[in-house]
Amino acid sequence: MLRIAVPNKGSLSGPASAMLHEAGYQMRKESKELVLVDPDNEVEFFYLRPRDIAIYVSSGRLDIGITGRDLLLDSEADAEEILALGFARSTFRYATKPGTAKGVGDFDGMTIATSYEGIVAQHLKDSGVNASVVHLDGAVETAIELGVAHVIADVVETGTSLRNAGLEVIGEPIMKSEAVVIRRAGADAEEPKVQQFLRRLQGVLVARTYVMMDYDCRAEHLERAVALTPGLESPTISPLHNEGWVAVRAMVPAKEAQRIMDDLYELGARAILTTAIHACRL
Ligand SMILES: Nc1ncnc2c1ncn2[C@@H]1O[C@H](COP(=O)(O)OP(=O)(O)OP(=O)(O)O)[C@@H](O)[C@H]1O
Ligand SMILES: O=P(O)(O)OC[C@H]1O[C@H](OP(=O)(O)OP(=O)(O)O)[C@H](O)[C@@H]1O
Ligand SMILES: [Mg+2]
Repeated sequence: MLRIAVPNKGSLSGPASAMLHEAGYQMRKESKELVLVDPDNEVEFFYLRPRDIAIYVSSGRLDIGITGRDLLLDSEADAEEILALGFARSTFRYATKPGTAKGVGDFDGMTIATSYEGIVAQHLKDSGVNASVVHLDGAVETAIELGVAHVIADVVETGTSLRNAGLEVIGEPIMKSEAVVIRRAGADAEEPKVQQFLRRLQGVLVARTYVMMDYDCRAEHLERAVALTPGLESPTISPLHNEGWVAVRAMVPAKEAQRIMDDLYELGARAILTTAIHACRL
């Protein structure tokens, strides 16, 4: 059985379970369940704190896990990212009250509050800055107002939390994060069960980002139409009963579907349809 760590709480938990469910795996019914065996798919899910997942995976007791790229880096665990999952996207940034500092170079002698001490300590070291780091579990934005720190380093998604605390970002993002699948560093990359799990998740990612497009067009416009819808490999072309017309079928990025439909229509294509892809293996 493949042993998989899944986040049990926080921003990663809901979307991770939703993606696994879409990939055909059983998910727990109760938020108190700690372990779930899915015998049909030969996997065992362990619901763990997101911050602990890299540690379990690096120990080799669990084969793979879903966590945040920032949490993986912060843990300094001997684990590596093998697939980015596109949710829980955020940046990790410094912020202060306006007028405190212009750049990271001004942090010398200051105190920085964060829940991600590993990332911050490494970044300060790389930047040649001598500042002290204080660990807080959450609500880090309040640390400056309450006099615990001069600067914070925290996850930023929309920037609302920073704005509400009257803080402004300093410097470039320290890193960009999203949910990722991890495994122990140097583990067997070809392990068939792991490969099958990754293919299932990749299938969900593709199904979420692509739609299937079908349309009819005159044969003389085919080359220009195919340039608009090249598909992943190459589009399927079938003859129509009406001579001089062909039917075309290709996957297109969902975000571009409406623009492509407009361009195809301009070209004289008709009966242009898009349909959702529910699952796929590329
Ligand atoms: N507002 C957010 N938007 C997107 N991703 C976020 C957000 N807050 C945290 N994350 C991501 O979630 C992961 C942290 O998960 P964790 O469960 O430890 O914290 P959390 O989601 O803030 O939950 P909580 O603070 O309620 O425990 C990190 O990868 C982080 O980048
Ligand atoms: O840029 P935003 O869209 O405001 O999102 C970022 C905020 O979201 C998370 O906080 P969370 O709500 O998880 O609380 P926490 O600080 O206690 O972790 C994160 O720690 C930031 O505070
Ligand atoms: Mg949080």
